[in-house]
Amino acid sequence: MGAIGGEELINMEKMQMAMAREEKILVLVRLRPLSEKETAANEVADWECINDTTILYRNTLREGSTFPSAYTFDRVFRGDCLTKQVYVEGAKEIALSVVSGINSSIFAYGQTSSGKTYTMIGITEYTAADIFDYIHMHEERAFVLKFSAIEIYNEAVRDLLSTDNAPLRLLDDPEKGTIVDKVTEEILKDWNHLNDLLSVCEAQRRNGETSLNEKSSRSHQIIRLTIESSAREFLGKGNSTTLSASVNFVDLAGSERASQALSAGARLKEGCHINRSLLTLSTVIRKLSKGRHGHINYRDSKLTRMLQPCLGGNARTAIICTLSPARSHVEQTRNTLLFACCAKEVTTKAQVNVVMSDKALVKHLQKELARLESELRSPAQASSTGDYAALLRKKDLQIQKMEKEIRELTKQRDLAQSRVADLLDVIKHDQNSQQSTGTGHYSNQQAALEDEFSASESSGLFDSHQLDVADRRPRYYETESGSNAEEPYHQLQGNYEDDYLSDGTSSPPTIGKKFVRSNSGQNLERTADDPDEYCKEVQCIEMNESSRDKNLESRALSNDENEGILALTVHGDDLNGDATAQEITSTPGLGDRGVSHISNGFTYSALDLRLDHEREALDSLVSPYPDILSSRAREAELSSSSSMKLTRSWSCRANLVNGSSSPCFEKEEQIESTPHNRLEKNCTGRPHSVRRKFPPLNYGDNTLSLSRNGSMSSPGSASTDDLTNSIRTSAGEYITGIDTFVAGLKEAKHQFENQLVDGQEVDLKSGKFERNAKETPPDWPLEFGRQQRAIIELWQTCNVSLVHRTYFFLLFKGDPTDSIYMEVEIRRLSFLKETFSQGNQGVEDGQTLTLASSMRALNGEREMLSKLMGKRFSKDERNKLYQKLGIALNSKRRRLQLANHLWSNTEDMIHIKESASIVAKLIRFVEQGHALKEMFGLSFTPPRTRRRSYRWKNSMASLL
Ligand SMILES: Nc1ncnc2c1ncn2[C@@H]1O[C@H](COP(=O)(O)OP(=O)(O)OP(=O)(O)O)[C@@H](O)[C@H]1O
Repeated sequence: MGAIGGEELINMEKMQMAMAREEKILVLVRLRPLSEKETAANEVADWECINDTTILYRNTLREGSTFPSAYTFDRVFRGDCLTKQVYVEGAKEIALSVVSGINSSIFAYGQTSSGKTYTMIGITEYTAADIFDYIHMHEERAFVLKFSAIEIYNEAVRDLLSTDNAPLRLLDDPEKGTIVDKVTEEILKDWNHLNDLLSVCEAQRRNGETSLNEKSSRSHQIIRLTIESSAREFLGKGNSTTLSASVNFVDLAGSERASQALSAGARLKEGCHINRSLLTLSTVIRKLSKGRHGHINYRDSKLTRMLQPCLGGNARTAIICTLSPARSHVEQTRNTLLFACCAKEVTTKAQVNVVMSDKALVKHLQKELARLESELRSPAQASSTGDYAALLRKKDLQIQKMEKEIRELTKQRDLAQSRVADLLDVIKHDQNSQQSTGTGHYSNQQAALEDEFSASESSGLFDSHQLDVADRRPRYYETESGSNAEEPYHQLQGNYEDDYLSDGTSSPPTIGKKFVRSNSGQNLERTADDPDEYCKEVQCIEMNESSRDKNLESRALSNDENEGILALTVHGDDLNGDATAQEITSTPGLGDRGVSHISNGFTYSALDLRLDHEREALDSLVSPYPDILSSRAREAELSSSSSMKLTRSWSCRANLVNGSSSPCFEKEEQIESTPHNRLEKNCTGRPHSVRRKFPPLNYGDNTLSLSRNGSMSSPGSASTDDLTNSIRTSAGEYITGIDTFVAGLKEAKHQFENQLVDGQEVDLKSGKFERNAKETPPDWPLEFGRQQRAIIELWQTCNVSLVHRTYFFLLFKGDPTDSIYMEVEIRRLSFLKETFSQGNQGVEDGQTLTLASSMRALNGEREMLSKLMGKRFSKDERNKLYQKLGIALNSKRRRLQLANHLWSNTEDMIHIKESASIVAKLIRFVEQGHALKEMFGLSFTPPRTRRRSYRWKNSMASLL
């Protein structure tokens, strides 16, 4: 007997713990070749191993598809495989676990003559050989080898090695002792000894060849090898620890049905026992395959009683299912495979079996006691373990949160990329238009924009915001008035809202809110007028540590919160633009945050850096645009830099509250004259809040500008405040109030009349008038239709504001009193068209106006209208419109598509009416027909006086 102790004991324990884990039974399938007998009988082999794990039934036509044709197992072996291969590639690893103190079992299951015995004899011999090799190689250890061979026949257990063939008595509890006690008391030195024993067993079988073989096919045989091993150095010292494990080789009786094999009398009884054993084995396996719930009936048969430790217990187990390939055995083969499938699911839990001597056990227990006492003495250690667990959980949560944010940011970045692509398309389009009108400013700028975008896109962790300030801003500030520094921003903004505010089903993620930074500077009056609308627009981003949590929660700040932050952010009265740029450039970068987190551990830090990367990548994508889009918003950002650190916050109100006294805004007043803005340019001397929405009516140096000093408010305009205010949204930059519209209209008419007074006439056919205005044309309805169509065409050609078109279209519907307004509209539009067609720039108050700039302004207006769709139309209404126009309901830019559709077809009056109606609803212009005109002072009886007639007629000439 050997013994182990000390370090070896510890190793054993470790090994025991490591091995005490569940594993599935290894299921191998061995297909034998057709026997000579079968070949002679012209049997067909229907089964084929198509690879190392799958066996296939090839004759599926015969049985239809009621059974699976392919079965997969841990390993399948073809008919020409040698048993050595089955052993080496299948059973060996499990069989030899026994030398490590782990019980193991190798079963052979299959119908009669399928090759169970043929396989198991080989497996047993190879295992025994390897065990003896192992024993010879480990002379430092002492081994005891026990060998037994039994047979279970008709529920009787018989010792196959006994000469008298006397049945053995089974112990009640097979776990507690050996079933047979043919024990070799001495350490086996060589392979020959065991071989002799195996030979005896085999000889017994061969001696009674006929009877034994016939019987063997009806009995279960179990050969068991038990190995005990101890370290020699501890032998006889009383503190030995011994490994003891057994390997069982189980050759089961044929699994065919009793009805097929046996019929009556002794044979029936025999069959019943066989089937009882096998049935119990199958039941045990099936129950085990579904988990160890409930009672497992091991004791229902001697076979299962003996094999209990091997089935779902402390043993590693392999089952070799042997199959005949013959077509005539297909049913038995399938049954075997079904058994194999169940066996695949059975798990066992093997562990190293250590038998300790009393001394070793005492030593072990003392050690364990010491360990427990030590733990009790230092409770702090235990509690700190708890703290660490809590800390870990907390960090895990933080990591999850940050990963979520990264995902969100990534999504937004992708969205921004898509928007950028769209934006560049628009710019290209404008560039083309610009080139066609002979101006080259924009193309240069656009090229610069694209270059810078590419650079920032590839900048990775680079803080592109700093670059924005230092490098880009001056360039755009120097932009000539021919470029629209704001329009791309609006485009971006509009799209974003279309995506995130659509239908109220999703809200814009926090980072996206920076896109909602609105054209603040230009809307000072409007945001002040409509705080509700403003509240919807104002969103802030807190990029510094203190407020990042707000971002993480995608929380929109309340109005009050905004104000607090904005006061901090935008206050910059004592800063001029340059100083601001300097401040921003020296603002602590994102890297500072990364460093602060490194101390929190690698994972956290890595995540934080990754997040920064995502943010910066996103910033680099969008940063060029705010620069060119909203100089005023940029100013606000710049002026806040001294106090904001990494806080970025944009707001309409920010500019409203602080901007008026800031030099930044003074500077901005100088750069406001973008083409788009020129469309909305104030008439000089008028209140700032009242802006004209007419395309400029400046006809060059030699013509009379219809943009005039002085008030143009009509008597009715005061009563239109509500209506006017109703469209003063943050998007209202592009939306003309009705009072502004009416004022401009009256002014145009007034100038027109004055020119008529001067005796000028215009030839309408050549863009000039030549008609006596004192009379409404006799064919006025026809004439009205003609003029209306002409005006609609001209609106389209000159990129006239859709809001203007809508007002005009809805106010002037053919009343005889409309004639003068129709004529004025035709006149000014004709002139504008002519100007554009000659590639000339219109001039208004020293600002240029081109076809391209008016197009950009119109695009901007469409964007703004698209924004209003979510506010003015219900989801159902919108969906109906989308469907009507063939716009996909899931299209991300469906609102913009709808806005682009408005007023697009000048020849379809139904389309025009619908467009006018939609725009009217968007801008809350309720058509009230004549009453509305009366209210605005537009409806009046045409003056029939000579004076008016004279004025009308003569003023035409002044426009020639
Ligand atoms: N893989 C094989 N290659 C060649 N011959 C085989 C193979 N498997 C089995 N045989 C032959 O098939 C016959 C039946 O095999 P074996 O006795 O092992 O079947 P068995 O399943 O043990 O039958 P039983 O249940 O009646 O004991 C034997 O003659 C054997 O030599």
